[in-house]
Amino acid sequence: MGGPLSPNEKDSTVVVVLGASGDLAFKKTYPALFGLYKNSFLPPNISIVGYARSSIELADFRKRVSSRIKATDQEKSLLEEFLAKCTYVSGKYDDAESFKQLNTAVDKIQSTTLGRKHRVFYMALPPSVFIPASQGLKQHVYAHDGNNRLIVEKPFGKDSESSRELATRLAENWKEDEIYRIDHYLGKEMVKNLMILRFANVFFGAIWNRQYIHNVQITFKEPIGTEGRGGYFDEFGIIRDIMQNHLLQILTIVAMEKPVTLDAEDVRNEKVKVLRAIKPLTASDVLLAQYGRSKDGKEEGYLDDKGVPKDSVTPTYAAAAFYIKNERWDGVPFILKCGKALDQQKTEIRIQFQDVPGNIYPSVMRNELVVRVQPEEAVYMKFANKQPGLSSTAVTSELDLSYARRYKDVKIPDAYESLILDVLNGDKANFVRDDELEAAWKIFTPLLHEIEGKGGAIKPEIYAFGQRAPDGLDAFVAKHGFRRDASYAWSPPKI
Ligand SMILES: NC(=O)C1=CN([C@@H]2O[C@H](COP(=O)(O)OP(=O)(O)OC[C@H]3O[C@@H](n4cnc5c(N)ncnc54)[C@H](OP(=O)(O)O)[C@@H]3O)[C@@H](O)[C@H]2O)C=CC1
Ligand SMILES: O=C1O[C@H](COP(=O)(O)O)[C@@H](O)[C@H](O)[C@H]1O
Repeated sequence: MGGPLSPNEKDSTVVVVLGASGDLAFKKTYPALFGLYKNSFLPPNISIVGYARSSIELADFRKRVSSRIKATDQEKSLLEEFLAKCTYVSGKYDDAESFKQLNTAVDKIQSTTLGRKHRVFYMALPPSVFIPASQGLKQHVYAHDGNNRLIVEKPFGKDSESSRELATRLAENWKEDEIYRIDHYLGKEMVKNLMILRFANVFFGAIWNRQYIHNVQITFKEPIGTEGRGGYFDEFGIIRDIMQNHLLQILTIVAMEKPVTLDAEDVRNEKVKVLRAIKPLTASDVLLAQYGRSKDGKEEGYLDDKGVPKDSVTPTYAAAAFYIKNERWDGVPFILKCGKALDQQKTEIRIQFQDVPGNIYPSVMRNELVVRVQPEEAVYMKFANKQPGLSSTAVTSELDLSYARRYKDVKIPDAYESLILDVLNGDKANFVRDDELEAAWKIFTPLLHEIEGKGGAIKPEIYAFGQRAPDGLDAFVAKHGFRRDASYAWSPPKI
């Protein structure tokens, strides 16, 4: 059921965090819940129950939770209040008795509730246990006098077949409107800003098509390697880890038609249409690479990670060109690029416009609109301007909406805060629907099978840890028509 969970002061809500001993729970889930708590965004009568196999004393568990939360001196008492609402139950993910014990603990918390008893289950778990855990929850912990919401973390399968299998098994127990598939990039401020930029500005609306836009680049860069997550990563690779979900989701919002309303189903209907219009990728559409040691030898290469087989050909970098076969975008390349162990952290969307017809100022480059997702959130537009002074040369300059300067006192919420709030409010617009997933996997599955094909697979190019990009990238983007202006670089304001 949609809508806020606790419209009634007498209702209670329990959030159960499964995998509460894990990396995501400590790094993101609990800090996000505290962020909502301290700003009074959690519903009244809220409790949070951590659940995992590890046996952890409650005091130790609370210590671990608080160690990852940044609280100012003024927030210390709120943090204590929050921790008092956090409890922990130890149990297995495939065992009825364990889930019955979890249910007993949750029932006890909600035993004095006068209104309805809602439950939110956050599966911060490895995918291998998604299915048994979702079954156990439905059979033994489901609320019968209140709403239930199940939050599922990526990866949602490894290809079309495994994703369909996961969807079918989840659907045996959970209704689609109870399932919230998280892609945390949909909770990022600048990704949430995209629809407003596009649909609430008349000038962007008018030029948002193949007549004016030459190409779109969506880039994700990380300066860190797999850092002990090599075992997980090697099974998935960068295409499944970042491109098939985070970057493709951004692409759909950049490319979709205006939804009839902001209702979740209207928004997601438009996103699915874009995905269905993209032709499946082939090996000639992609550049694959894997990081080796840094040039100074200080940083280890991917194959040095303990969890990674010494002969792994799993890509840690990928660039791919997508073409959307519809009236608005026919012929416009959408180039998605993502990689680990690069020179910096950066996620951005770069829309490069067409050349000026009959241009009389050959020195200027194409206009670009850049949405800097992170860090240093900004929207800036590269455009031609007269060089101030006696010269009449046209030079590239920018109109710059840097958030650090324009919105000085605003704290940008973490993506998980924003998405957990959406779950509590029953707003599914920023969550992945089952048919979106199906259409997304259709685009990638043939390529992924080819990459991982028997007898050799596709060998990635090697780049040094800390490099700007693999050597082949500039030629790859140039082949798809992107023109780089090496003479110009935007830099965030120094505040
Ligand atoms: N970490 C991150 O930054 C991100 C993670 N995710 C996704 O979130 C989910 C959780 O991630 P993360 O917290 O890193 O995962 P972890 O590997 O830390 O696992 C979470 C918990 O699950 C239990 N667990 C681990 N391995 C197994 C296993 N083989 N069988 C049963 N239980 C196991 C452990 O708890 P115990 O043994 O105590 O039961 C562990 O503490 C995953 O689906 C991941 O893809 C998504 C985005 C980012
Ligand atoms: O989903 C994932 O995202 C993180 C990057 O997230 P960000 O919010 O820090 O940009 C990435 O490191 C991880 O490999 C991936 O699984």
